[in-house]
Amino acid sequence: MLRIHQLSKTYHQPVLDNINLQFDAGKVYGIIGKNGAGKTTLFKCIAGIEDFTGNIESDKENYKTVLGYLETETYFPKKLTGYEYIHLLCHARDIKTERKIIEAKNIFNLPLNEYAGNYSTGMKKKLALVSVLFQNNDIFILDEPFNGVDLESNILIIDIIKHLKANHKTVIISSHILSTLTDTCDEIILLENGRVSTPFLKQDYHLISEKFKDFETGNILKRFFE
Ligand SMILES: Nc1ncnc2c1ncn2[C@@H]1O[C@H](COP(=O)(O)OP(=O)(O)OP(=O)(O)O)[C@@H](O)[C@H]1O
Repeated sequence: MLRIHQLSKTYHQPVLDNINLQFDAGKVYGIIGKNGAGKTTLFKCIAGIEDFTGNIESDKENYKTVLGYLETETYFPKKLTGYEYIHLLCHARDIKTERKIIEAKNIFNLPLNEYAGNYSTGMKKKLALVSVLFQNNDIFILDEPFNGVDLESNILIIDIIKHLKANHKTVIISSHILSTLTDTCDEIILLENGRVSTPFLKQDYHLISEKFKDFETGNILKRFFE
């Protein structure tokens, strides 16, 4: 469980304003919002990469040691193979890994002997995801896990998320593809103007798409093309 209490974050201007949220074990949460709404900023605050005001409580002694954070784009050190990257992340958590186990669990069929820095966008995302899975975390923050990933892998990632839920993990995902969230999430939270909405529960998901039904593109197109 994670309880976020009055979390605020300002860069040059306020991005997150008094956010209160609770994330429970065995549940999947979706975070939606426009580009620049503050989803990644919220994730970075939770992961301890950015400072903030407010506090985050957990029933774990130090939740960051059981938190796996899949960033929108992961940086891979030069000349580190996929295999070495997984090994490094496991080592950071004191988890012993053998090459043959990593190979057996290479569910995305990644070329683990090649440098991760040379992987394609989707391959990098899959390597980063599989690495946080190897860490056997309890809390997963997945920032746009479906972006840049091929269709088969998308199906697999949806089932991975369902598996994590069934195993009492806490999963928090951002996505701009609403269907991936309605498929997997117990609650969807809209981040807008620095504030969070009351979580939408499954029976209210239709209200999210209804919010956009009057979105008119005509005048926007005219502005550019006429
Ligand atoms: N390191 C930073 N320094 C200054 N401003 C930042 C920094 N990181 C993010 N911001 C600003 O904070 C706001 C929120 O950015 P954030 O990346 O959290 O949005 P997002 O909701 O994840 O967007 P997207 O959907 O495009 O990924 C934006 O206005 C962004 O420019």
